[in-house]
Amino acid sequence: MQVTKYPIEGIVEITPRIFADERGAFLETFSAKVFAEAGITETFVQDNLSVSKKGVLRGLHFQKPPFAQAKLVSVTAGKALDVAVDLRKGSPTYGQHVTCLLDAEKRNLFFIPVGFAHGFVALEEGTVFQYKCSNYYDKASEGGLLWNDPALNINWGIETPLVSEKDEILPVLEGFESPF
Ligand SMILES: Cc1cn([C@H]2C[C@H](O)[C@@H](COP(=O)(O)OP(=O)(O)O[C@H]3O[C@@H](C)C(=O)[C@@H](O)[C@H]3O)O2)c(=O)[nH]c1=O
Repeated sequence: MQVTKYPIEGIVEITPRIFADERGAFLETFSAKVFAEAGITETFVQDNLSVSKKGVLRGLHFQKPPFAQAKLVSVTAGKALDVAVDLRKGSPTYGQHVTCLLDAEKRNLFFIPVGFAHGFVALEEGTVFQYKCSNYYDKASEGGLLWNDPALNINWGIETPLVSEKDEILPVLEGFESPF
């Protein structure tokens, strides 16, 4: 397992060791012990899965405290560009983001702590996005930021993604009061 730290504190990418043989392949997708060594100590209580057409963009989302969620995200079919925006008040990287290319062949995982807005764009047809969350879904706690807010300056690598109506009317960073 390879652990890669990112320039924003708390963000980690994990690339598991894949054991390939004549039958196919084997890998561990989660180990509380091994992941704790990489700094991921959250208890995950909900697993989610979404299937997206190529060009679908979901985000940027978070849940407000007390339902805030850390997320451990991965792709099990296809590819996705994953984005995490730092919304932690007082953070030296507030408003900045990191990206990670999630690839079903690499089976890499991306850890996003509480205090971030999260989103991704599916780069292949039928991209299966699977993730663990440290808190339960709570509709009333949902929040987000507009994916193409120029202040965020995110290069999604796509001009006209398919975005939900809910996500098209999310607020921009200017005037936004972070709940974190
Ligand atoms: C997120 C979520 C949605 N739902 C329902 C609500 C709605 O009817 C339907 C689709 O929800 P959404 O449109 O919000 O799904 P989606 O846009 O895929 O939302 C997800 O986006 C990514 C980027 C994240 O980071 C996730 O935390 C989550 O916010 O599924 C649940 O029942 N449980 C959940 O945990």
